[in-house]
Amino acid sequence: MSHAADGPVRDVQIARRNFFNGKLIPPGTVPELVARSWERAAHSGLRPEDRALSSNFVTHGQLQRIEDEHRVLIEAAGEDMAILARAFPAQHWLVFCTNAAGMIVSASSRPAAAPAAAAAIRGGKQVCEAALGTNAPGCVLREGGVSVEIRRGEHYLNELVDVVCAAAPIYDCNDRLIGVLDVTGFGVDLPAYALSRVQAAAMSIENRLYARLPARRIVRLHHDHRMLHTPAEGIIAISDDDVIIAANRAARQMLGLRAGSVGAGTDLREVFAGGLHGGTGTGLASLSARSGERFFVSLEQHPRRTHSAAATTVGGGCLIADAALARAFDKAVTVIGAQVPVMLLGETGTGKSLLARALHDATRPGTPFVSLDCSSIPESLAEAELFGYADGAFTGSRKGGSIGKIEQANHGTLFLDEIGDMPLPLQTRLLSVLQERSLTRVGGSKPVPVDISVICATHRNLDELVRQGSFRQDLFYRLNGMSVRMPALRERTDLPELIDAMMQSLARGRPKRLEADAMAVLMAHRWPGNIRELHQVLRAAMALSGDSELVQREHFDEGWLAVAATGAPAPGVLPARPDTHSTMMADMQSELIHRTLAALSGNRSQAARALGISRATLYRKLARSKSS
Ligand SMILES: Nc1ncnc2c1ncn2[C@@H]1O[C@H](COP(=O)(O)OP(=O)(O)OP(=O)(O)O)[C@@H](O)[C@H]1O
Repeated sequence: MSHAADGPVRDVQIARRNFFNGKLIPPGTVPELVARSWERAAHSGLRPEDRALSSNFVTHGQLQRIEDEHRVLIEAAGEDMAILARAFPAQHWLVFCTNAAGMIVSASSRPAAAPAAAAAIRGGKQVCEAALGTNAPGCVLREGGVSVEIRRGEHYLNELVDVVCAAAPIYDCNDRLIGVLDVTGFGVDLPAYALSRVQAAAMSIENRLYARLPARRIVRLHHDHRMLHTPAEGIIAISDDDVIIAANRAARQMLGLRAGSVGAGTDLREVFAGGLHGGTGTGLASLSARSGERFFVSLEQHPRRTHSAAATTVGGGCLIADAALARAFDKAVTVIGAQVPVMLLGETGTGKSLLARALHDATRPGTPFVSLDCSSIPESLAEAELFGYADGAFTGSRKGGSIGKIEQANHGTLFLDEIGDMPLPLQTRLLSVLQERSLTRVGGSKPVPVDISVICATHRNLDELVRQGSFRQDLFYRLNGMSVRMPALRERTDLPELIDAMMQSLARGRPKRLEADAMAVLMAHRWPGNIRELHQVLRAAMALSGDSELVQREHFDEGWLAVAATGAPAPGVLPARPDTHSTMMADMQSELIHRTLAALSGNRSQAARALGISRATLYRKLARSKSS
């Protein structure tokens, strides 16, 4: 269907005129998908003359958060977006990738031929139908994940009638739609090859997500060996015990596996009679499926997680070589995969947030990871922040309403940090979302289905909060499908491995090693600030060691050394179950600050540096401890 020809262009103009004058669209003038999308756009209150392109700017901070939340998708898409960008000249074309809610998470820069307003088409911009009317990525999301081309006047908004776009869905390893890849051209025609190029790139992105699964082996297969390592290849991920834990669409078709086979536990021998024998070792081999078909396979062997001496990175720089913690991590991955929430318990700085992120990357790679610190949002804003609000929900609310954290996390993971601080009315609403698997925005009436993994964390004693009546018992049981107690750093068996791995990561390729004396200081310390404190101490020491390969005791911050020498207060010596955990934490912090100040003759700047907090925070905490 070429729109360069006069006929179709005229047809679209007639269809537009009729539609916007309230008349019937003459049959065959625009694809049915376009007509449906126009109807939806009109229904949502958009007018063709609206200027929606340049609205909706995000701040630098918001952009960073968006990028952080979609790190896996952005990383997986990066190379294919760059290849795609080379096929579409930058003068006229823009390449971008959205999340499942239609928000751009990564984009090339504005083409010179695009209007100035198009500068807003970048990270954070909403391109869903409700925001921008008919457009290719918006239609992909509303039409159930089909690939879509939209040309010029088929767009709903007048400001897009000089634009063409082609978009394809991106599915994760669990067969969930997690985003859309798009090319958009300004003042050009859509080449016939555009959609197939975008589809191939989207498939290639999907295939890259498999490399991130915690699988032991990845098998790539095809009837034609030349198709291996192309977007058309089949990919299956296999666990240690020869169970298929994920298979892409191509592999499912070739092997006749049912959709969404993740976790379904298909045994490899149900597919390949002799398992992978004949395909062992890394490299190319040929295997017969039970059906009798022969496939070329290429096998990737991933290192086995040893749970022993060597530190293992379980994702996002989260290092675990403590056997008990590594076992708990593996269990939590299984539990989350079965849609059961996991609770992370532990002192501040033990790595709860980092572990939550690693669990997300291991279970729903490529989907949004949305975190909410329940202790830091004012109660009055918390409801809208979590559940979103409907159009006109309250005076001054944004037109079209706003999407809350839970909806942002749809198809991905919601991480509720400091869950013990969640206000009671919110607990009731959260419980209903978890039970119903749907939510209703504040001031809204229509329930929205949600599919999320939930991970919570707290340093507080939730049993105690339940007894006091400030935490709902039913919610406690709902959220506490499995709890992982994060050991304090002084209890971890992998301190030397953590130090080693952290040094390597901080050294960024420079040769660096710790002098034995310096290591002895680190091993003897009680680490009240846990891994966060260790990270700060090593970072400062590495900086102070300059070009020297050896990091010595004298490179540690003086203030910190003085505190370490006095024997920093260890929470273990305080009552294990104090009346309120937050009072204990406050007391502990206050004691640590006073000791640090005493060791540094009252020098507040040095004390703040030694404690790894800002001077403003130090002053605030001092004022608070004085008033109590
Ligand atoms: N296993 C780990 N490997 C490497 N670095 C880690 C690990 N765990 C935590 N860290 C680092 O320690 C710091 C604190 O971690 P994190 O914020 O996850 O702790 P937390 O328990 O969530 O703290 P809080 O309760 O105060 O929110 C971060 O800088 C993080 O990168």
